[in-house]
Amino acid sequence: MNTGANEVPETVLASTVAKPFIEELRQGLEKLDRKPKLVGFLANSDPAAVKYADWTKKTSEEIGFEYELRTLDKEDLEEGILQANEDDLVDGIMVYFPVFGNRQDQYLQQVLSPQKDVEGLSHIYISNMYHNIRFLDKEKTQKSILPCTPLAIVKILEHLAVYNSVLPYGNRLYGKTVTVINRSEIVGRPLAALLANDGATVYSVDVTGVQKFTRGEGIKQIKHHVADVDTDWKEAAAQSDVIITGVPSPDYKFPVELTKYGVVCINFSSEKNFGPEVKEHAALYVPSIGKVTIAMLLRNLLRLIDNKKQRSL
Ligand SMILES: NC(=O)C1=CN([C@@H]2O[C@H](COP(=O)(O)OP(=O)(O)OC[C@H]3O[C@@H](n4cnc5c(N)ncnc54)[C@H](O)[C@@H]3O)[C@@H](O)[C@H]2O)C=CC1
Ligand SMILES: Nc1nc(=O)c2c([nH]1)NC[C@@H]1CN(c3ccc(C(=O)N[C@@H](CCC(=O)O)C(=O)O)cc3)C=[N+]21
Repeated sequence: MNTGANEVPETVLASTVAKPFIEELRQGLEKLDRKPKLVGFLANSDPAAVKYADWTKKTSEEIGFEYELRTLDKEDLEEGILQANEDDLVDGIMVYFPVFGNRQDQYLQQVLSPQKDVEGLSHIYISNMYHNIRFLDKEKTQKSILPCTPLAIVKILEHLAVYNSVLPYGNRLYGKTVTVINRSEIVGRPLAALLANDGATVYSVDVTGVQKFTRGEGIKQIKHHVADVDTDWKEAAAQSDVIITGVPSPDYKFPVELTKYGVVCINFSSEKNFGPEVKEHAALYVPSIGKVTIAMLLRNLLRLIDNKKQRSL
């Protein structure tokens, strides 16, 4: 814990945030009669993907899940996914991206059965998230799955009390302004939508420009909408209470001197997007989030198993 003013900012580690979720996962496993099995498909040599795959395996096995990494050629990936979709011994599947690095990757993501999609990137889940729909069925017995990296960031913001628990559930980011530097389909865009659905004003920045995600003035709408805005990303950053970065480049450093003192900084890139000067401005700094992402991945896996049980009742 931070005791003196000299120690600002508090660096918050993903392992600290992940801890209660890992405990919850262990308890969830005790209620099952077998070890759930997660299969990861690796069809590239991207070092970040290889490292992440090794590390998903280690963490899954430590907690008590079974994990199998299937390494194969790009050309065999679709067939491999289809086979795992049909295999009753496989509970969850994930594919490490990028594979082709273009729209074919989005196609491959949709080949994966939604019933086994631990990352929550299937069209049905993303669509439910964009429309703020929480359940898969009318009876509300099967929960929709949220994309695991955006969900991990939400859990981190809850841990940091950026989510104001005095406000009603669903509006807990009302009054907060967030800048997200990344608008990929797997993290940045769904993240902006999720935070805006919870009441925040979100500036989503990528190489092409800035978009603003909100629920309108006074958060009157039930789901977010998106507008292209002229706001310069630097202006957005200056107004923000939270800066979230995901730039996959070792040379990129977010210019933290643009921000307000007391800002909250979170980096989800595998590269360090904040330099040491983050300490001059931030109140709270989260240098990486991977451990929380994996906890959410496995949480989604238990949820998929539960949804399957609900369907068979
Ligand atoms: N910690 C975790 O759980 C996860 C981490 N990652 C990591 O996050 C990073 C990003 O991954 P993806 O979103 O898949 O990458 P991507 O390459 O699909 O997207 C990068 C995004 O950053 C934007 N961008 C790049 N340079 C920029 C700049 N100078 N200014 C503003 N925007 C810029 C791009 O326009 C794009 O929107 C990678 O390092 C990846 O390894 C990805 C998934 C999960
Ligand atoms: N379908 C798919 N989903 C992904 O989530 C995905 C992917 N493909 N392809 C590869 C990238 C890479 N990635 C990272 C995860 C955690 C850290 C991270 O935060 N690592 C920590 C901890 C590392 C450790 O403790 O060993 C760190 O770098 O400090 C980085 C990168 C997810 N990816």
